[in-house]
Amino acid sequence: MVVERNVDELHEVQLQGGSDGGGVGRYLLHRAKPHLPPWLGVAGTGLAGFLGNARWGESAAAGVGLTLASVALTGATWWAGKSTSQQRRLHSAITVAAGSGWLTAACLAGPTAGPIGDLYLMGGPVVALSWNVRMVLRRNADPAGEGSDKGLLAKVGLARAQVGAAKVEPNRVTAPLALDPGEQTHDDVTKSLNRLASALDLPRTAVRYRPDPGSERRGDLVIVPEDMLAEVVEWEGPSNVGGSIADPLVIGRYDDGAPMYLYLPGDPEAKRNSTHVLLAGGSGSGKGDTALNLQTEILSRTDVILWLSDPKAFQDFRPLLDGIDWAVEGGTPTEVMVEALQATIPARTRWLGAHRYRQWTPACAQPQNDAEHSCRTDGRACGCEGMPFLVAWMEEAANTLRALGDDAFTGIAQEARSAGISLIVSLQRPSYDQMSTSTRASLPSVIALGCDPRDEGFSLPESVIDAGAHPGAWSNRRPGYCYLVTPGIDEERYASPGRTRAFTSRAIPVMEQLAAWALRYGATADPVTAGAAASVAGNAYTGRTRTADTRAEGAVGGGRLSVVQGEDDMEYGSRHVDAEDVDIDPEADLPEAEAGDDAPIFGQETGRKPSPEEARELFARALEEFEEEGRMIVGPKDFTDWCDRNRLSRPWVSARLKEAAMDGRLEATNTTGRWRIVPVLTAA
Ligand SMILES: Nc1ncnc2c1ncn2[C@@H]1O[C@H](COP(=O)(O)OP(=O)(O)OP(=O)(O)O)[C@@H](O)[C@H]1O
Repeated sequence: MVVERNVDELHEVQLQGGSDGGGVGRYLLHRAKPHLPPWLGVAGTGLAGFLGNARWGESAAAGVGLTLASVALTGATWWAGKSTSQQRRLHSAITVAAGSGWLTAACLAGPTAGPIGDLYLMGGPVVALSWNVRMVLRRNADPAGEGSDKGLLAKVGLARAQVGAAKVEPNRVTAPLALDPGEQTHDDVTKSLNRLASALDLPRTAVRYRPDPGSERRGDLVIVPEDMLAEVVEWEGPSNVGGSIADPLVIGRYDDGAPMYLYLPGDPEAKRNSTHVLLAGGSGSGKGDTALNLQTEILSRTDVILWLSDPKAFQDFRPLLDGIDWAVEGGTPTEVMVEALQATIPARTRWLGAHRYRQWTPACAQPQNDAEHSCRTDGRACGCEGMPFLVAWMEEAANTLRALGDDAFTGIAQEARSAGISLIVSLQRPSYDQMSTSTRASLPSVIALGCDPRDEGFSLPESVIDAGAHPGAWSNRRPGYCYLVTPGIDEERYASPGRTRAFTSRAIPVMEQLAAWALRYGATADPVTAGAAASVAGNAYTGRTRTADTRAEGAVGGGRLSVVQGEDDMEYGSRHVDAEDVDIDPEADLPEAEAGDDAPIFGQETGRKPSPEEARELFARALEEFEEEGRMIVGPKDFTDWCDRNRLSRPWVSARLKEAAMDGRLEATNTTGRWRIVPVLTAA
């Protein structure tokens, strides 16, 4: 077996070899021993000069032979040095040329003839010493083991950077890097990370850089050679059933096996801000499963309610619907939810203020039996019902956000944080044409899944990309791989990839069980939140506050879109989440489809044009019908069929809508031509 030794080991072996014994002389000999060979070479050459001269001094043929041998030896040395450094090759060749040249001259003319003796006395020691110097430098030039890394760094354009002692853990090497002062910066390192990965024959995401925030020329190079995430890990259940939403939510694992934590409500003591989350990933990047990881975590906590808007008709989330407080599809129902959300923000903030909470904490969700958090003026505990945290989830939110407008969204996002609300927004294509810069900036946390390389800059902050994060390298080839940037997590983790857990068909019954569990043991909306939501959404929300009985009933009715409401046994889900989007399909026969078996809606065909008074009455009734339906946002398009039936024109309806807004029956929304019905039927 060939044992490779590094320079230090060789030196030590040379030092030890056959020199055991005591005394100063011996010690000196011991230290000098590694440096003797060049001197022995010089002495040997001198001796060979004497002997050679005695034998070939008179021979012309020997002169030719010796000269040729000397040239051949020098050439051979040059050739043999091909694989060593340029410097070493030259040094060897010069040494051999000088030695063999002198030997030839000494053999032919005599070692003491003319200048030959002097050349020997001067040149010999110089050559021997030059090799000694070389040896000393080779041992001492790079005390921190930089030598071996120098070539690599030079290759990737970081020559003169120095690598300190590396920390080696299983599957992770962390090496402190000191850049060339005044010449190199963090930028030079981040730009060379892909070349470094190439030099090391590793994927681009395996090499990262952690700049030292306190210095422009120091940082850590982190190399994770083996992709520990390649193995698919299936979801087996939530991490902490019955815990609080303030406890960490586990959405997957990092490449060193550590859990990926995400916190939604903040905790000032832990130096964590309350946060909103962008879930960004291209098609097939595993966004659906990632959402399930997070939603199952949320639903397994007892002090939070979840509102979900999903234009994809709950394709991914159906098994969880029973546990979700309010779930709506896209179009009008989503518009209603967003309006309701806007109404809950000031109401919840007021409640928190009145109970002397500076921000939402788990204690807010409990009955308010602490005099310190009383809304009474007499200093006694108020006993108010607690207020659970609220997560408002907007799936495939690009359209919703566009309709809402930047200012509105930014406002909601800003205020929601202090109202105990987290927004989670998922985007199919994380890019600027889907979401504006200011909206993007309102979402401080991001779960960045694989995406188009051009969209990386949208998903992740520049500093994280510079540190080596590249979701674009995964695209849709590594589903579930993600970077997580969020407050409360060590920033060093931001550029470390993780992977969420996969949801297979085996997960469905567990999700259904979880939904049933959440229905029974999870939080329900508090009166403040429910009241504010109902004040906007009317029937679309009212009554969803569940009683113990209906919770249990809902629990056995798994698979339904929503809970059974009280005694009239009315299924809300099938009504207010209808997949109707009047914006898209004005031809849809809304009223009749919605009415089911029940009697006429919006008046019947009269066969004649109604009188102006009749028309106004019909219009008022139509608004009532909409309100009963829970279709709380309307525009002229919603009246298309109604106009046909009643022989009234769309412009006439537009005028009535404006009138109704002046009367306070409607309120303008952020979208032109869309009006929100102010509930009167349920307000009592
Ligand atoms: N964490 C994961 N580990 C392993 N496989 C996963 C993981 N997440 C998702 N997958 C698989 O990747 C594929 C795509 O996932 P998914 O449908 O969730 O992507 P998506 O981003 O929601 O796509 P789309 O937006 O097109 O619906 C699925 O077959 C899914 O099972």
